[in-house]
Amino acid sequence: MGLNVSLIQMDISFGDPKANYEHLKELFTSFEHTKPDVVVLPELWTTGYDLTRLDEIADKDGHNSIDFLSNLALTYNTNIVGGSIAKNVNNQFSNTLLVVNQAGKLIKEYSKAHLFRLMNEEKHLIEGNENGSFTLAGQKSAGVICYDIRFPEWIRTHMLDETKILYVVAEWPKPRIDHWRALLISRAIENQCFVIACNRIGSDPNNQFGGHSIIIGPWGEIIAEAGEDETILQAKIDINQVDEVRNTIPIFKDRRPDIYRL
Ligand SMILES: O=C(O)CCC(=O)C(=O)O
Repeated sequence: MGLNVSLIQMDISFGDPKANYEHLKELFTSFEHTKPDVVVLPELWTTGYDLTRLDEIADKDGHNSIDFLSNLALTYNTNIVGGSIAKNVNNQFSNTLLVVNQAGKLIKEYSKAHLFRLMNEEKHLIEGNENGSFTLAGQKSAGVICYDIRFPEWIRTHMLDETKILYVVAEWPKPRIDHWRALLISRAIENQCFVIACNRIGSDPNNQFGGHSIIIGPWGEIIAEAGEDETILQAKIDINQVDEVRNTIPIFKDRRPDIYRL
């Protein structure tokens, strides 16, 4: 089973949702010809990390972004792992991943479980307590956000029910891009799954972001990797490889949760 995935590694205007909607709309026009099965966006792509102005710029109940992504999904007949947005529910703000299917229906929302203190998230956002599991394009999948990948036990939690694809959406800073690559490759090898990870490029007043969006196979091999420019990273992945790897080294059968400490 082949799946065409496209990652939009984009720059993001700081605190300017209108500009970011326009920019993304423009980037999507490249899909008039390529017809991906799944398109993936980065973290907080509507606002960037403008956390001190969330009361003005966070999306009320996510309505604008959900409508926007739903229209894109219908126009381009594609599934969208819609990165994350700053969502405002009764003036409480979350960093929330949106997944919209080909029919334009919102099928999953996941709010970042691990807030990143180095970028003050815990001062402005509430953390999510639900998992990021969903089925998209017929595949058991999970979606997590940026710092979440530093918590292998959280990723493993998603993998225990035969999940085959891990989507990661991020605004990962350039100075730690080596961590980004190493962590993602490790999550792919230890869970024997595809890792499809979309980062942003560019900078905001506090950080420079590192790009290097990446598609990794269940054996840990890099299938495609972007550099530091704005780009759309594309690859066709063969989902059957997950079962092949899991049959070769059956780590899910060999686990010893009876002796592990959580
Ligand atoms: O863990 C890191 O080094 C980066 C995490 C991050 O930038 C985020 O969660 O937004």
